[in-house]
Amino acid sequence: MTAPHLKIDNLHVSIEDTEIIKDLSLEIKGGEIHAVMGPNGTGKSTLASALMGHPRYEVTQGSVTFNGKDLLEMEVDERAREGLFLAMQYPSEVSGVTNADFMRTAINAKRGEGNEVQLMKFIRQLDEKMKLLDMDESFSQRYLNEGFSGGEKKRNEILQLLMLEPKIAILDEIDSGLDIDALKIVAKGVNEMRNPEFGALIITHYQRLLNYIKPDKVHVMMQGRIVKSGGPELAERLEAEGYDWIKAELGIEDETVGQK
Ligand SMILES: Nc1ncnc2c1ncn2[C@@H]1O[C@H](COP(=O)(O)OP(=O)(O)OP(=O)(O)O)[C@@H](O)[C@H]1O
Repeated sequence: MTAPHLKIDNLHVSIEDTEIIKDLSLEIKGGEIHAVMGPNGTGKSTLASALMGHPRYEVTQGSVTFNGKDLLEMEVDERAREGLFLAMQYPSEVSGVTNADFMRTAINAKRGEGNEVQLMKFIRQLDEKMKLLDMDESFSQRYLNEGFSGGEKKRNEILQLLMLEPKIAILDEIDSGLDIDALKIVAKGVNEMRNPEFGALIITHYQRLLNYIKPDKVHVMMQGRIVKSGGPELAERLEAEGYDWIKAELGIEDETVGQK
């Protein structure tokens, strides 16, 4: 297996003719965890949605390659098959589909016809990963995200991550609304994935999560681009001082995009 490589070059993304991402470049390789932080409305979730191929997000310039292939040319399901995974800020509820069914379908879609996962093996793995995440057995038979609390939804997304074993994961605010114990469990799940054949982009507002998932690099996003990159110490400074010092350094008055 070769180490994954996601390369974003000079990316521009618009929503309904408003440019949200403006000239963003970022590279994630296997074994690396990158964190993206930034004030509200600066385009972090837009970046995640554009990478997954959400139809509302139009890439107007730039390129994204995944293991050397043009990601932007791929359909959403092809991106997943190639090994890209997105955990969303607001996972949707799906009535009538159990958690276990959803996961088995997703795994089989990724593996392809004729290479489906054996049922017993699937059940064993699911059981093992649910134990790791301290999840009650009943969750596998509940309808996907229906009636799940915010924290349960996040934990469930990490379960999907562990079961699908993607090459690159984009984790958008997986820490929002989590209590301290749940935060540690979610972090444990991500850390379980750490290996040279896995890379992640973690979007977060708080340094707290990064105490548990140590990032290799921290990037600050403002006005639709990465304006500063550093190590974990950058997240610590943001937690202590906020974003004003970066705005002053760069001469930025309004950090959001949309209205520009
Ligand atoms: N579907 C959409 N239609 C119109 N505008 C949108 C849409 N999605 C995002 N935007 C706008 O794009 C800008 C960036 O939004 P985005 O959600 O990417 O920011 P964010 O950095 O993730 O913010 P937060 O930290 O609050 O989650 C905002 O001004 C937002 O209103």
